[in-house]
Amino acid sequence: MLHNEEVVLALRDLRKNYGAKPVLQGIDLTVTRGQIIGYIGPNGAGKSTTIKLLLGLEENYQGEIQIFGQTLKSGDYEYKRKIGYVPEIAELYDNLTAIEYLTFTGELYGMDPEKAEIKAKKLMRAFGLDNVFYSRISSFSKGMKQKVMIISSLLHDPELLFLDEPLSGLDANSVMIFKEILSQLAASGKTIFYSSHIMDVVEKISSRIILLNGGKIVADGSFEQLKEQSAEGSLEQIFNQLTGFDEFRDLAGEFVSIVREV
Ligand SMILES: Nc1ncnc2c1ncn2[C@@H]1O[C@H](COP(=O)(O)OP(=O)(O)OP(=O)(O)O)[C@@H](O)[C@H]1O
Repeated sequence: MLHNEEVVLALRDLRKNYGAKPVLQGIDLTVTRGQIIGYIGPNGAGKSTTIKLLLGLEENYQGEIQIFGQTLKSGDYEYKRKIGYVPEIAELYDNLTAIEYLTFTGELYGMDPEKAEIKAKKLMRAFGLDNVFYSRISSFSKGMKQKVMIISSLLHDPELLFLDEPLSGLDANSVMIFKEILSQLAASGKTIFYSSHIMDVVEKISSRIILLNGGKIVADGSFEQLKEQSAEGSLEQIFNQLTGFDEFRDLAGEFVSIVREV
């Protein structure tokens, strides 16, 4: 399909330091329309930092970021109307009702409030939240809050979606629905940047997997391509091999023996 060739995101030698500490050490990446990128790596690898730079939430970087063909400049907000984001840690306005919150975020993305409310209700209904339109978010379970976050990221029909550990708290049925939503969105030409530690889900949904380690890309390809390059079978095993991690039993044993000390 033609739309697969359209470049949505391009990073050129992206570097970011926090103080003296290099966190991103030269990321080169071109993402085309309709791809689901599984962006994975150990804790502290730089995944959230990358996403924050792309969203303009962090500045002072070296290199170049292009989104929708435009080089990102500070103070540039227009491109954000075409972006949806589910952050790793949800900071919802707990005192608002779900509908108040969703209408408010819809308005921030430039939607008419009435249209935002009607659409939010439809999406809540479709996600099993029909009875809590007017309940305060503070009364919601973790999974219900996560569903509200997912709806708020999609309400304005974004072209590019950033998901940072989006499944947290979702039950097994909701995970199945959400995985299907992602593949249908990608099939309709949306681009998805998916960061998670749940390897079996990443393995199944991603059209391309990018493994970051110590601020550098150490693997880039479809799951089948990564499997060909590796002696290992599952993405979890490939991850452990490429990040040089083979001592989980020893570490667990040490941990348990310390726990059992009196
Ligand atoms: N605001 C900050 N100030 C200083 N250091 C930071 C800041 N944000 C992130 N870091 C450091 O940058 C490194 C990368 O962090 P980042 O959150 O991008 O990792 P991650 O790959 O998303 O990890 P995780 O899987 O744990 O979410 C870490 O060493 C972290 O301590």
